[in-house]
Amino acid sequence: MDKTSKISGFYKLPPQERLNAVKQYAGLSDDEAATLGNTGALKPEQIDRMVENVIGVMPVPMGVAVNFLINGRDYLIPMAIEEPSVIAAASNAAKMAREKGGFTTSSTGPVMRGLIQVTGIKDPYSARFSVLSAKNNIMEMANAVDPVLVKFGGGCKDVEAYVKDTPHGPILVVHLIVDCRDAMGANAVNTMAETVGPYLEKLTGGKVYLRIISNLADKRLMRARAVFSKESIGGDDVVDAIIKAYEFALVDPYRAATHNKGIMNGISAVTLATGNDTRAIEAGAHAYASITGTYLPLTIYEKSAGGDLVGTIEVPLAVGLVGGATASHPTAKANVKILGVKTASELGEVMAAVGLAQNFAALRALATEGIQRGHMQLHSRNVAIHAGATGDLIDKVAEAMVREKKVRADRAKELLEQFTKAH
Ligand SMILES: CC(C)(COP(=O)([O-])OP(=O)([O-])OC[C@H]1O[C@@H](n2cnc3c(N)ncnc32)[C@H](O)[C@@H]1OP(=O)([O-])[O-])[C@@H](O)C(=O)NCCC(=O)NCCSC(=O)C[C@@](C)(O)CC(=O)[O-]
Ligand SMILES: NC(=O)C1=CN([C@@H]2O[C@H](COP(=O)(O)OP(=O)(O)OC[C@H]3O[C@@H](n4cnc5c(N)ncnc54)[C@H](OP(=O)(O)O)[C@@H]3O)[C@@H](O)[C@H]2O)C=CC1
Repeated sequence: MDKTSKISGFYKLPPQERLNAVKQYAGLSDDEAATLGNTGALKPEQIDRMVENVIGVMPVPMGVAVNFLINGRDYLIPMAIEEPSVIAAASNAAKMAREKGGFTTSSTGPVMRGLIQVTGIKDPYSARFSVLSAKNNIMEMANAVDPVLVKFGGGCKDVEAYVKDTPHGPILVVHLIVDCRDAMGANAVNTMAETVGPYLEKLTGGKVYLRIISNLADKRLMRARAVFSKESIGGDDVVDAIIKAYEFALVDPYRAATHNKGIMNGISAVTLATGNDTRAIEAGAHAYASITGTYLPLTIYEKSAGGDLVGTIEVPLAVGLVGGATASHPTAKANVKILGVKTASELGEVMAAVGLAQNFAALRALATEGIQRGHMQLHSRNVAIHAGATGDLIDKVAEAMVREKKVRADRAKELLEQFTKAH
């Protein structure tokens, strides 16, 4: 019989039976199936409630970046990431930043926008005024559905409205401005947006379609700043080289995308480690990077009066400490405890500092010796494992490749053969 992916009622099976079905379908060996089915710190019934059609887990390495001094306080930074050299680089940058007092941070507050799309309005500009006049009613209706958020000092705080042209005529986009306190806020904001939809139809005579949070969280900005003394980073030339590296990203979106990817190496790793929504964070960061109409770097580098390097970052980070997986994932909870953050804004500010550190380390390497020594040195162990090395041979093959400056799969295989024969 031909195999088919059309499996009605798959979701009704227990995880082990789903895994067995997939094992058969894909011809997985017992070992391969076991890597999926071994759920580690999570109980099968826990993950089965987190997402749908669960068959197992995809474990990602968890490391801790050290040396972070932020607003005069020490932090250990849990990072979940599959890429080598990221955690080393963050620790390296944080060590250099410490000399001048580490990172200082601030933020705008945990405020998100909920969007309501109203279509088919004859007089959209007049409808906009009707909506703005009814602002208090709209806020009251929105807040009535989340008394818990209001109790914590959050809730809908303002209403904005914009007329936009579309290929099918003008639409009115109503924004609910919601203080989400310690929640990321998507569920809270979406519930509010759906609640006020019918009232907006009545007010405007239009038809409401989408009611959804915006991930362009431009009212939830996190800022971090650090001074890197010229002595600690390698002298005047290195300061100048890093500023030139930044200016490259400033004028060329092809470079800016990679510059920002480096920032997100750190930010996404903390996002994942704390059970936050990595897609929301990535979408927000890249949308904010192009908010002027040009895709720009999220960091800025300048030279201080004394000739030191000053780095700053401003990035929207919609992260929470309650809600989503932050509350239900035991590893995420342990990681938040390691961080010791008490509010969602503090978490966001720490993440901005990590993003700046990550970017600084990468630029320093790129603008001086190149990225490959540090990165490939750490990546070499993966290459050795991929070539089949086990036990002591992993480090032996990796070290030989680094010495020869040939961190490649073919060389790893050759070296492995040589070392195995010599045994
Ligand atoms: C890799 C390093 C840190 C080596 O740097 P190094 O100069 O050889 O390090 P060091 O021996 O002088 O050590 C300095 C500190 O770095 C840390 N450190 C040093 N080694 C380790 C290690 N093995 N494991 C954990 N931590 C390590 C550690 O904190 C240490 O302090 P100590 O413990 O000695 O007091 C440096 O070369 C570096 O920062 N490179 C940048 C690497 C990087 O950015 N990787 C990201 C992946 S590449 C990418 O995806 C982004 C990119 C590059 O495309 C972005 C862009 O283009 O902008
Ligand atoms: N576009 C996007 O980004 C989208 C993301 N998502 C997902 O939404 C989830 C996040 O939604 P979110 O609203 O944060 O999650 P939750 O709805 O799970 O949590 C928020 C709720 O927690 C309660 N709460 C308790 N204590 C606090 C506190 N100190 N501060 C704030 N709220 C508190 C509030 O009220 P109460 O107890 O009454 O609930 C609040 O509404 C994530 O899983 C995300 O992936 C979903 C849709 C779209």
